[in-house]
Order: sequence, then structure tokens, then C-alpha cells
Amino acid sequence: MRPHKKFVPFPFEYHQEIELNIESLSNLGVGIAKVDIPSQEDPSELSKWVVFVPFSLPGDKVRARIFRNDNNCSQGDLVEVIEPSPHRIDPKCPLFGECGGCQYQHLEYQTQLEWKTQQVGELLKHMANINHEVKPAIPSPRQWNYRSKLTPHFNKPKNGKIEAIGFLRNGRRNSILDVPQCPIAMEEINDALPHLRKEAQLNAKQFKKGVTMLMRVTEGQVETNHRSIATEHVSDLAFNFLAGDFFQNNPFILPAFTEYVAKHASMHNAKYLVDAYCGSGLFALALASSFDKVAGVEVSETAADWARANARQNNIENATFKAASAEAIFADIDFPADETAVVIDPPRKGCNEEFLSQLFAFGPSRCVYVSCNPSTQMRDLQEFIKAGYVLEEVQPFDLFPQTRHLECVAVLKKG
Ligand SMILES: C[S@@+](CC[C@H](N)C(=O)[O-])C[C@H]1O[C@@H](n2cnc3c(N)ncnc32)[C@H](O)[C@@H]1O
Repeated sequence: MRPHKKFVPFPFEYHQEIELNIESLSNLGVGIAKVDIPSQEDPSELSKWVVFVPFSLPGDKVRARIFRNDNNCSQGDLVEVIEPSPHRIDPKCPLFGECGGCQYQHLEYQTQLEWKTQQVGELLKHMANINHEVKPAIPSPRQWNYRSKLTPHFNKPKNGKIEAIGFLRNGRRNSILDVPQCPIAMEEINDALPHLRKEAQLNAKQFKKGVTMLMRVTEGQVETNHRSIATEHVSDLAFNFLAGDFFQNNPFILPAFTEYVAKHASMHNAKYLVDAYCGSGLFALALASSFDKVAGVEVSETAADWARANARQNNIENATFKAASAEAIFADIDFPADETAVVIDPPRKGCNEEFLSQLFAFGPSRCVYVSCNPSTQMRDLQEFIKAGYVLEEVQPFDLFPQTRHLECVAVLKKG
């Protein structure tokens, strides 16, 4: 095979095979090796060069085939595991490695947790410039069959036939891998998948473009209509929301997750709570009994409506909800800042500048920042530190076993 036109043949040739000892794991779930190469300035000197190899693990000795050299690192495909890491195990799913969904099925679960914890510490140090202990990641009670939502896709049918229904192939942008079963999805989803796939094939001629299907578990059934109502139970609360709207999709860990946020938000006499980016009210309502008054804010009108309905349904009378962009909440509340905690759980892109400046102008005594994207969370944490907040605790929760993803909770107090 010929290299891509832009291939740079330094320090390795195209498709050169090299043996590597994998030392660590990036937060994208990719194994990292460091090798000595002759320095470009002075070839008699050696310098360290990083090589990334997807699906290799720390402790593995592997053979990798180089397909790309960048300015300070190279990328290789895993050809062979010469000596396996003691933590390497057999993946459960026959599609592991081909499917872009999971990165860690070949790694013992305890070791997945240890690496996730370490990765948060490294991001904190390198991106936010904060040296702080990270508490060991809290495991998911279920390591398999935990996802309550799955969104299989297919591309535009060709000649009236759908080629594959599933997820993007690992490392690809358009190519979809056919996924008949998914071992991280709840059993209800796997039971319903064959029928849904068959139905899509039968109707293939109707689809003029690619489709992302919805499968949401609700009360033991699978809902596929975005506009239908789904229900989830967290401890003794019931939450209704539109099946297509956001809801945390590992229900098994939610009692521990919300309890942790409740405990840390309500410390030191905080009596008032703002739940920013509140969705259908998960934190606001799960934490309401620990506070005198709660105010939630959420940009989706339907989610905010459901948050109000969920408060009524669960007989919670001290919570109000506003449908607006998160920064709008500060003009509404009359809570004393020194007795107020703010829970912040933004989408993957993190908080916007407007929200952060309004938040800091208000100056709540405590903030609990929950994030599914530690990179944007670390970027925002720098702003909290500049605004005089002190990091009290960092606690990852493993909502997504077998994958590189996690939720990270950062607890901050006003300095
Ligand atoms: C990660 S979800 C968290 C939802 C909720 N805390 C939960 O755990 O169920 C982020 C939420 O932020 C909402 N959102 C996105 N941009 C927003 C904005 N600018 N202001 C308020 N909410 C926003 C989304 O609609 C979504 O419901």
C-alpha cells in the first residue's frame, strides 16, 4: 500500500513495523509507548518519541505498524501483542476493536477504573495546572448491560437495502459497522434490537437519507419515539421526560452519583441550591430535601416543563424551574450567595463565558461541577481558580464501563 501524499517519513517509514513496550493509556483510550530516536538536531543524541497504538494496553509488548508521523509523535496500528499485560482479558463482544463504541473491553474492570482516575489527575495537572488528589473512580454497579439508551444508525439505503445498522467503525467518520447486539446496552434493548433492525430493513425504500434510531428503556419496555414519555426511577423519585431528551443513561449508578452531589453541595450550611443545566430536574429534585429552596434552569423548554411536572409528581414543593440559558438564573434568585450552592452540569462543550461571569459575580459559597467531558471541565476550572474558588475534591464516577468515557465531579468552595 502506498502512503498518503502528506506522509512524513520521519522518524519511521510508512508501514514500518516496530516493537513497543506500552507504558500508559491516553484519555482517548489509546496505548502510549515512548521510544528513543536519533535527535533531528544532532543524530548522535537520542530523544524520546511518543507512539500511540489504539487497543494496546499498559504492560503490553506489541508490534505496531506506523501509518502516520506528526511533529512530535507517531501513530501505529496494533499488529500483534507479543507479551500481554497481566491486566489484559478477552473482550466480551465479537465486534470489539472494529466498533467505535468501546475502548476497554480487553482491560480488567478494576484497572479501567485506575486508569480513568489517573487520566483525570493528568488532565487536571496539564490542562488546569492544578496538582490535586483525585479520589478513586466510583465503579458502576453494572459493568455490562447498563446503558438505558442506544442510538443505532444507518446510512442512506442503496438499491432499497440498508447495508449496516449499528455504530461508526473505530476511527472512521462514515463507515457504519453492523451491530446486531450490544453487551453494554440493557437486556431490554438487546431483546428489541432484532425486531427493530428487521423493521428498518423492511421499510428501507422509505429512507431517503441516513437515520439515527432511538432505543430508550422505560418501565421494562423500549421506546423508539422521541416524543413519547419515558420514566426513570432514582432512589425513591420518579422522573418523566421525553424519550429523545437528555437523561443520564446509566440508571444503576445514579443513586450513588446524586447522593455524592447532595452531600457535597449541602456541606457548610448551604441552604439554597441552584441547579444549572438541570435537564428534567435530576439533581434539583434528588437534592431538594437537603435545601430550603431550589432553583433549576434549563434551555430546553420541554425538559424544564418536565422538571416542574416531576417536582409535582414527587410532592416536592421547594423547587422552581426556569426555561432559559443558564446565565439567566442569577437575575431571578434572591438567595444569599454565602448560603448558596450551585450544581453545574453542562453539555460536553462546558460552560460559556457569560454563564461563568454571572456565576462569579453572584459568588456562591459552593459549586459542584459535574461533567461528562473532563477536557472542557478542566478549561473551566481554571476560571474558577482565577475567580478565587478552591478545589476541595475531585471524584470521577464510571457511568460508562468498557469505554473511555466518565463523569467527573469537582467540588469547589469560595476561597
Ligand atoms: C449533561 S445534561 C445535564 C442534565 C441534568 N443535570 C441531568 O443530569 O439529567 C446538560 C443539559 O444542559 C442543557 N443545556 C444546554 N445548553 C444550555 C444552556 N446554555 N443553558 C441551560 N441549559 C443548557 C441541555 O438541554 C441538557 O439538558
